[in-house]
Amino acid sequence: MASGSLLLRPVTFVTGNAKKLEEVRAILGNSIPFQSLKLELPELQGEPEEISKEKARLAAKEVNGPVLVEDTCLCFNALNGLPGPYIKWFLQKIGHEGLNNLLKAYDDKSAYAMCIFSLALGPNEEPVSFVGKTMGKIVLPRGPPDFGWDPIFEPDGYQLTYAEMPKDEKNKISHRSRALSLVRAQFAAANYTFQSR
Ligand SMILES: O=c1[nH]c(=O)c2ncn([C@@H]3O[C@H](COP(=O)(O)OP(=O)(O)OP(=O)(O)O)[C@@H](O)[C@H]3O)c2[nH]1
Ligand SMILES: [Mg+2]
Repeated sequence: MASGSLLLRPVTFVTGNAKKLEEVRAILGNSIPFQSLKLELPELQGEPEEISKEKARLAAKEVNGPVLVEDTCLCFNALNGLPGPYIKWFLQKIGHEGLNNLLKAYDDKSAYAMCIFSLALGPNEEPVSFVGKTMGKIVLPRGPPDFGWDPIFEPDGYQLTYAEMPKDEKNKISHRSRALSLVRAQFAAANYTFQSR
């Protein structure tokens, strides 16, 4: 077997969000060796994939090594994908009720949760992105309010919101786990090896 690319260090997953990190840990288990760094990266504007890639470039500069980041969107079909990457501010300013009200004028309550991971192997390397989507609809809040908009997102095929689902159930079908399957496949295909320090 040909040996894969040598990375000087394990990948650092950079996020300021403890809940994301918890899910990434639960989903990845030991499948990819990674360390984490809590850093508040800027909230960028633009198209979701570009935001995620730019986040990875900034993180790789900070870490000066290989990084993985993700950016999460909640997209309402009636609003052509908004709030999308701006969901963090919408949630913070208008909450679950306000998000439901945004859709009052429309019959179409369908939405999708999207996670875009970007992997940059170093500060001068072009990031590669991995997109995971889960389709569903926006409902009045149900379930514990521990994580963002989980209480108002009901994935298609379920009568439970993300918040009402047991964690491992959410992690089987979530936008995050779908994107991470692709990240895992990339790691398997690239056969990275890590130089221990
Ligand atoms: O109910 C939820 N279920 C999820 O599965 C989920 N994933 C992210 N979020 C929230 O959506 C916004 C994304 O913004 P975001 O991607 O910029 O994240 P962030 O700024 O919190 O962390 P990071 O950018 O440092 O990684 C933030 O408000 C996150 O709390 C979620 N809420
Ligand atoms: Mg952020």
